[in-house]
Amino acid sequence: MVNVAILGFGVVGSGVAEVLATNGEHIDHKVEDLIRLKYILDVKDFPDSPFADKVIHDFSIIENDPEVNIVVETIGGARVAREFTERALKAGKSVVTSNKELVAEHGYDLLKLAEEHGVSYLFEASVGGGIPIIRPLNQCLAANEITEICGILNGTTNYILTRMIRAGLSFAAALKEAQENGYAEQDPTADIEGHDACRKICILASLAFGRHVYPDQVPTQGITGVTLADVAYAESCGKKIKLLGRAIHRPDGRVCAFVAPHLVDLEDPLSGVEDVFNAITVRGNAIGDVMFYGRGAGKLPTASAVVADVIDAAKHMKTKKYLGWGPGGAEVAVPPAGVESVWYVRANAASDQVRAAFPGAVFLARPGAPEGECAFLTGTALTRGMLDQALCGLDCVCVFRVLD
Ligand SMILES: NC(=O)C1=CN([C@@H]2O[C@H](COP(=O)(O)OP(=O)(O)OC[C@H]3O[C@@H](n4cnc5c(N)ncnc54)[C@H](OP(=O)(O)O)[C@@H]3O)[C@@H](O)[C@H]2O)C=CC1
Ligand SMILES: N[C@@H](CC=O)C(=O)O
Repeated sequence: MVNVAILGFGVVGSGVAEVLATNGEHIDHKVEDLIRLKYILDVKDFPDSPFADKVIHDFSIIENDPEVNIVVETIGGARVAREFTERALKAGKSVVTSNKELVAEHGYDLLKLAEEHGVSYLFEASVGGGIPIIRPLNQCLAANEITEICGILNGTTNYILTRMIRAGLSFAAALKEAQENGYAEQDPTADIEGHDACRKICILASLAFGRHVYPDQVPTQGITGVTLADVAYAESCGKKIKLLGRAIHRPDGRVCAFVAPHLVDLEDPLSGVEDVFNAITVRGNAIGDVMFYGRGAGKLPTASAVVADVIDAAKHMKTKKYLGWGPGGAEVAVPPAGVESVWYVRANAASDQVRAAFPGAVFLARPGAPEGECAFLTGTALTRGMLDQALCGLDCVCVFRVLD
């Protein structure tokens, strides 16, 4: 018998309980053992839940129960979740989590701690919700030198952008829907300002390139600066605006990772990724480009990935498969200053002024554009420094990279 305790009975935690109950027979068959949910730790009681009898409030009951083999951490955040994770690992229990903040901030230390205590620390659900990406990156693509990862990594912002474009919803109304669907973080600032996507690209970069990349090493811009005017200009040139997380492995071994809205060509499969769906493209030197696609957030899709890790941990109680990467450091990551792109620019400027600064500019039009508004693509690929130099003297409102 394998006993499981869930920490945090919110969107994901309750989904994990539901999947374990609904698919119990199938899961037991896979593991060739009985997986049983023994405890649910939360700050609240859930008297109307079918799992009400499992709810406790004291973590030390789980910590000190030798029958608990696997702890599922779905509390979120990097404080109490970190404390409980460390205590569980030290008590010889494997930990499975969907908590990308914790993995992005402390993954290296927690993976080391797990190894020291002969247990697993697994986090498939921390990136891409229900999409299998951590295990494929670590195992199926292991033969490759990974050169670049690029993806739509946040379901909430992709949902917001889709609803704004397709249904003409306001930003606030679209965000409210995302929250009601259980997609958003407790503090949705993490979604809309790009921090959530930043944490996810850190995890992918650490795993793919072998050294811990920390969120504060990744310049991050969210979607609050994206307006319907930009959406219309993008559409006019056959593109869509998507929030992308990118990580590039440079020839000198350093990692250049960043998060920002991009204009993506309609021919690029990333442009067709709508609603809560995420997609991640990985470029390897043997496989070329491979793309992972699916629901990036939500109760059951995320629980699907968490329970897959529970099954993996249960199947490897005796023979551990360690997952990990090397320590971080200032030398690991560099900002994207040297990455050249064509840029989309919206400015309050006359077209002559723009033409003088950007001789190859491709001008864009949208219905109802106010007098004096000018939007264009730079035509040639420039670094951010070169762009800023050329923009000097222009009243620039916003700039986004165009994905090449
Ligand atoms: N929602 C999603 O689609 C996805 C979420 N994730 C990640 O999964 C994690 C959980 O997310 P989600 O389920 O949405 O979050 P929720 O806020 O829905 O669930 C967290 C639960 O933990 C409870 N909790 C808070 N503090 C404690 C504590 N000290 N002890 C016990 N329980 C506590 C919360 O109670 P209270 O509400 O009273 O604070 C709440 O019931 C996060 O790290 C999130 O980033 C990952 C992928 C997708
Ligand atoms: N808030 C996150 C949840 C999943 O990771 C998102 O919207 O992607």
